[in-house]
Amino acid sequence: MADKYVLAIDQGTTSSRAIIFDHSGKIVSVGQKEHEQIFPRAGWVEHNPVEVWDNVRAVVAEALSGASINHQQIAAVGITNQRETTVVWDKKTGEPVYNAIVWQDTRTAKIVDELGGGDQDKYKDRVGLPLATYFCGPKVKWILDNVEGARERAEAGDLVMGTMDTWVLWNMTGGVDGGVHVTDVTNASRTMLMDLKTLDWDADIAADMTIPMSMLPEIKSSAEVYGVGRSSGMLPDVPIAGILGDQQAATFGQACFEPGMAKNTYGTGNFMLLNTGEEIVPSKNGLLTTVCYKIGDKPAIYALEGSIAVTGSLVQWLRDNLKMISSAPEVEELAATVEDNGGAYFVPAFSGLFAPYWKSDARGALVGLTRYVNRGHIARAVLEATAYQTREVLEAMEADSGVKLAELKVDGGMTANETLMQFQADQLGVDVVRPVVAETTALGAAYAAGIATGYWQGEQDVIDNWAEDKRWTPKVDETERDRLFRNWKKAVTRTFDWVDEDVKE
Ligand SMILES: Nc1ncnc2c1ncn2[C@@H]1O[C@H](COP(=O)(O)OP(=O)(O)O)[C@@H](O)[C@H]1O
Ligand SMILES: O=P(O)(O)OC[C@H](O)CO
Repeated sequence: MADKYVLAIDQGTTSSRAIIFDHSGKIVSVGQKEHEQIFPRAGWVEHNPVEVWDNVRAVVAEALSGASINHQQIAAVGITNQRETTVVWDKKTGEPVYNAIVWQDTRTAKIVDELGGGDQDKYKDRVGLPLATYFCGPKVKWILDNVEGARERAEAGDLVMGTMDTWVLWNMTGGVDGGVHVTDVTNASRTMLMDLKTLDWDADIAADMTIPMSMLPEIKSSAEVYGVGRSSGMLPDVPIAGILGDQQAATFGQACFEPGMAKNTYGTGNFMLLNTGEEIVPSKNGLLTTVCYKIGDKPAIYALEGSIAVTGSLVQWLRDNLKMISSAPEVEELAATVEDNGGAYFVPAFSGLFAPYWKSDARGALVGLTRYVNRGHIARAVLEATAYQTREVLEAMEADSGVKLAELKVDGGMTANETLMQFQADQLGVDVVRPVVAETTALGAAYAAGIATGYWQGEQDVIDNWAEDKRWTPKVDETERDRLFRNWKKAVTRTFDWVDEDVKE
């Protein structure tokens, strides 16, 4: 199918991308556009869903025109997305009732505490998740409780909810004129509303969160034809046939098809997933159990996941809030002006701490400061924070699974930072390996869509197309590696119990 391509839409936290791949899995064309990060108050993070949908259309047009490809040459479309970010909209008007509440947002801390009644693991045996602000259910409840008239409209059947895959798919397939209201099992597994065994909504949990079942999208596999592009759109009648939460998509794109294979994505946040096959492995060390992917009628494949809220977004904060750099890549030049962190440790608990701590009342801390510390040391501490948090997750992953990783496959925007990648290998004591196509998130969604429509035959195509770009090998001894990590662990304790009970946002 030389003249045919697959288009992937990657609706991420920082930006939306459209990437066109050829049959060998190589990138033919890219469109990318950042959207506004909205911070109404401390701990609150929102996106404008209409801006995001407008940007998705703009980047699809950019990718098509960039390669002089027309829609007839697109065999299939795959969608991958920032997970847990939640939209509620009116299905008759297509208008959101509120901004999208982003996965980093912590406004639902009180709702989460009330739901758990002191038991953070109340739903964990069914949904694989601890009660935390990270997940969709409490965000939907917050909107119904706090947006004037929303609960009445929801109970009348006028409002629907969705993660960003569902919002994009609904608009692509017609919106108010017959848009498809669907999500896939990986995104549903991030809502705290889907039972991991039945792969269906759990009505009891939805009732606890006072969410009408009529709001919830239909749950489908990660690879099947959900619908076709609307006739008035840029991809008329093109099958949309792959949906995966972005971290699951990256796992698929990295060809992690066997139990024990893992990848770590360095994006706005960091997300390490370990394939556990058809086994649902509960975590005892602060990790999540989630659906990794489900290809059509095949059995669901599960994963253990370590989610870290703030990694690349700490670099954005250095750029946008402190104005210490003018672009993300500049952080590497600044870090290179010094040999080490000068004793400074930056724990970016901006959204509380996710894995392995799950402390929503933690807040960020920069510690170990003396007059010796300069901008270079802080830039290095910013990068090191990503590596230390990743080591904490890997240690939890190995304890839960009994798997000792021989190497770690990496991807995402931060992997362009060679200083960080070397420090990461130093901290883990294993090789860190980056593939040629670092856009593995979009690649995974493209493969799911391509497999569902016969453009590709199956996982073997993914394996055959995977190629190593660069490998970093540890260069420091265990003593030095562990000294730095001990200081990090001490720094983490300085972020605990920061938000007082009675002043939670
Ligand atoms: N050279 C770099 N060094 C450090 N961080 C970087 C670099 N390039 C990009 N980033 C960070 O990576 C993130 C973007 O990565 P990406 O995978 O596109 O994220 P997402 O999928 O979450 O939108 C941003 O938070 C940005 O600050
Ligand atoms: O947008 P990303 O790539 O940072 O991914 C965000 C995750 O899906 C949050 O769970």
